[in-house]
Amino acid sequence: MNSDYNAKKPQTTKNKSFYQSVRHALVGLVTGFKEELNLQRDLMMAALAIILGLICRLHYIDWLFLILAIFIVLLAEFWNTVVEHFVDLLVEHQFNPTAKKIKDISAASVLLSAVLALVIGAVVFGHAVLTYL
Ligand SMILES: Nc1ncnc2c1ncn2[C@@H]1O[C@H](COP(=O)(O)OP(=O)(O)OP(=O)(O)O)[C@@H](O)[C@H]1O
Repeated sequence: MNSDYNAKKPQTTKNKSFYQSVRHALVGLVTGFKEELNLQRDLMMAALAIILGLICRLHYIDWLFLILAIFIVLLAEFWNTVVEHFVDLLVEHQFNPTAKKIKDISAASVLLSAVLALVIGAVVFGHAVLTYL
C-alpha cells in the first residue's frame, strides 16, 4: 500500500470512485499505524482495554463508552499526525514560534483525549470490579 507514495504516475486529482477514496483512506490508516509510534502505543492500549473488557464481561453500555474512548484517542492522534506533517511541510523543520504553538496545541488535544479515556476506563473498570466484589 505504501507504494502509492512512489507510484510512477502519482495521482494529484480528486478520487473518481468510492472504491478509490476508501483505498486511499486505508493507505493512510496503514501508514499511520506503521510510521507513528504513538499510534502503535494507542493500538496496544486499546487491545489491552478490549481484552480486559472481555475478561470483565462488560455491559454493552460500558462497551459503547470504551469503544468511543478508543476512537476519540485514535482520531486525536491521527489529526495530531496530520498537523505535524502539515507544519513540517510548511516550515521544513526550521524553528518557527507559530509552528511550535500549532504543534503544542495539537498535542494538547491528544492529551485531553487521553485524560477522557483514562476517566472512562476508571469508571467502566472500577464499576466492573465493584460489582464483582
Ligand atoms: N518547526 C518547529 N518550530 C518550533 N518548534 C517545533 C518545530 N517542530 C517541532 N517543534 C516542537 O517540538 C515538539 C515535538 O515536535 P513534533 O510534534 O514534530 O514531534 P513528535 O515527537 O512527533 O511529537 P508527539 O509526541 O506529539 O507526536 C512540538 O510540540 C514543538 O514544541
